[in-house]
Amino acid sequence: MSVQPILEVENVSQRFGNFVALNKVSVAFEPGRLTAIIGPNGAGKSTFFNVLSGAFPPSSGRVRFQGKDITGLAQHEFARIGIAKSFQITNVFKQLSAHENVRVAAQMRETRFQLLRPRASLRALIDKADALLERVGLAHLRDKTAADLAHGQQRALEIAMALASDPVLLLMDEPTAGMSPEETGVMMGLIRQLAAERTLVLVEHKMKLVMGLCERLIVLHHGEFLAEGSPEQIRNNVEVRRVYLGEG
Ligand SMILES: Nc1ncnc2c1ncn2[C@@H]1O[C@H](COP(=O)(O)OP(=O)(O)OP(=O)(O)O)[C@@H](O)[C@H]1O
Repeated sequence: MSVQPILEVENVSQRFGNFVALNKVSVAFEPGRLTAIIGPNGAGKSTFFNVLSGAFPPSSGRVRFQGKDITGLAQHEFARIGIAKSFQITNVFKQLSAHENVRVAAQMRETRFQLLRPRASLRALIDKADALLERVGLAHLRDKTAADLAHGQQRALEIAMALASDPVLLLMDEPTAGMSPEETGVMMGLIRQLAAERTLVLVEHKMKLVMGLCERLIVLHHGEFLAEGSPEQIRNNVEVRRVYLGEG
């Protein structure tokens, strides 16, 4: 890799009792790129995502962000250093409106200075939430309760909330999970736009989906690094074809 990686995973292993879910995986992510982690069922993708996003520290190995060791960093510190994440299970406040959800997320990033100027700060928060809803295509659903949004819209809302911290790195776990073909198309369009502005790493089970979307793919299999490369290289990789045989 010619440039300094934004995120580096070094020799990461994850054990659950005697079971090895990740075995000495090392991967580096270039800034500004859209990379997908793919692999068949049970490959260790979610475990890898959890390690990247700090849900739990790995059993061994290190994770570095912009050159700094972030292994074991507390969850709430992630947004502060510039990493946001969107989970497979939607994580919105169901009883609040779309706008209130994003406002709460933006508020959590308030500085002490802004808290001293409540009126200006509230206006800024309202505007920021509106801009983020616009960004993810939900402006017309601003005042709708999150519970009443369709699944795809809830996922988009969650992304707006993740963007409220102005992350330089966005991690997404199966962003199209459970979506209809139409919702999937909308989400892929959104991911493409977001990737033009920041580094994006997503975990995805469906290889076909990421082929036309990502610049680089990393393939895991049985908890081990199997291959990495451009969509073209991965499509032609004999090992990858073998493990994906019969899959979509
Ligand atoms: N908390 C846990 N305790 C025990 N085993 C676990 C735990 N989490 C994951 N595993 C095991 O680790 C392996 C990898 O799981 P993981 O969910 O990371 O794979 P995946 O590639 O995301 O699969 P899928 O595409 O099915 O979601 C699986 O065999 C799973 O059963």
